[in-house]
Amino acid sequence: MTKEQWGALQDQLSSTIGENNYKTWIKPIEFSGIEPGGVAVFNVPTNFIGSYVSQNYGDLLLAKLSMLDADVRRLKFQVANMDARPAQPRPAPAAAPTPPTNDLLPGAPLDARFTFDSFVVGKPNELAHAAAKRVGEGGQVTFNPLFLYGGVGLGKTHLMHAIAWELRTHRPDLNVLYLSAEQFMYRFVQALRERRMMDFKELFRSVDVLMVDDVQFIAGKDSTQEEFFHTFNALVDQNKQIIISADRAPDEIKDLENRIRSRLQSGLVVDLHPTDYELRLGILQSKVQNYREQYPSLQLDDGILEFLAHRISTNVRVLEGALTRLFAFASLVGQPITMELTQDCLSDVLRASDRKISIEEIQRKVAEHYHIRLSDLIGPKRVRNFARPRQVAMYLCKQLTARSLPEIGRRFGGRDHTTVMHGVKRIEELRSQDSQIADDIELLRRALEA
Ligand SMILES: Nc1ncnc2c1ncn2[C@@H]1O[C@H](COP(=O)(O)OP(=O)(O)OP(=O)(O)O)[C@@H](O)[C@H]1O
Repeated sequence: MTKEQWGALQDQLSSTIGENNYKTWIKPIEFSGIEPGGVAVFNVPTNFIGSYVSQNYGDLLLAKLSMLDADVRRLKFQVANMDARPAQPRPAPAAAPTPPTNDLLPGAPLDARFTFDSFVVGKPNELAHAAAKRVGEGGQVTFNPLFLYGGVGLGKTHLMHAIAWELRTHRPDLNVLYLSAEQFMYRFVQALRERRMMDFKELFRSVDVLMVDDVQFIAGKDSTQEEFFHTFNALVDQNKQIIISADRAPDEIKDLENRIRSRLQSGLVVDLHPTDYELRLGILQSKVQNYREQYPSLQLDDGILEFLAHRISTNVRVLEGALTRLFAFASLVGQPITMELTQDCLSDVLRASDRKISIEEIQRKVAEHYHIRLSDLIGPKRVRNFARPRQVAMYLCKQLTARSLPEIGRRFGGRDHTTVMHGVKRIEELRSQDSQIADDIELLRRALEA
């Protein structure tokens, strides 16, 4: 890739990510050259900018670069005195041709960060991880295909890339092809359009390991499914490993031909479960370790990671994004990461991932916990056995929902808002005096937020 091409790419990036982001993050970096192994090297003025660009725009850059130069597989950001440093020439063979845009590109680039080393294993993903590890060894094909599925951002792509990296290291003799189902379709359509179906078939039938990400994409696309089916069969017949990912199990993908569905089910089907608190905390801790190397002086208060693991339970991508933003912000403003800074900086993320807990849910859980009937919890009786749990429930409604005091009062048998206020105050006092009440509340809060 030439400097001119990088210039043109910068213009494109500016319109994709917006003028401001472009000026802050992309403009200061400089394309240096391409190292052996397809590593595109960029000079960056500071480590911070390098890691921010890598985290936030790495995928985009890699995708754009690999369209210009199919050899590019990874990015490297190095701190350099940018005024003094001459651009590194591309090593021999110097004139590696830039493929014309209509060339059938082989696979999609792999993300250098998605390795087994950086994948945190916990209960929800241990099976998927073990299966991926086994395939990554490149031994005898025992289950074919390996079908990985799970919700958004739970690590399917990460595991697939990790398998590919592992195979590249241990079995460089194998021809490994990774791409998304969408890319499979585009390549198929392109081959049809250019009357190059023979090339297409040859390309896909000559691989040793085929990985297709997000296969649900081909549902309802008849001719792509047909071609995928033939590719699949040809490879399985030759005992070549296939790895597939999807956002749901094969029998839940609508508009998928039955013969494909049963093919997909014929190997090992494993799912990545939604993350639990421990896994989220583990992922945050491992990310922080990387940040610590870059920003040794940045102070992180106790309890922040626990808070984030507790509050952001949507998916790992959101969790990672939150942490990146927090570190970026703290180092830009040169302040320690305190709880206050965290809540300020991530207020939108925290609000969006708040699970909406309803008043009914709280009432039901509290009634269950104190072994009383829901009607007694809400009803008019003022005996202590009902009144205390009622106050606890009101307190939790105030803490865990955005409902106003009058609204809470209405939902507790039409009580006045001053009654609710009194109840909430009473529990606040009791929490510090009565450890039983404090424990009850903690237990209920956990159960409701789980
Ligand atoms: N167990 C884990 N350990 C470390 N990082 C993880 C883990 N699970 C997910 N991630 C990270 O979360 C992000 C999202 O993961 P990934 O892209 O693999 O999700 P996905 O399941 O393919 O999602 P999608 O359905 O959107 O394609 C990535 O940055 C990945 O590195």
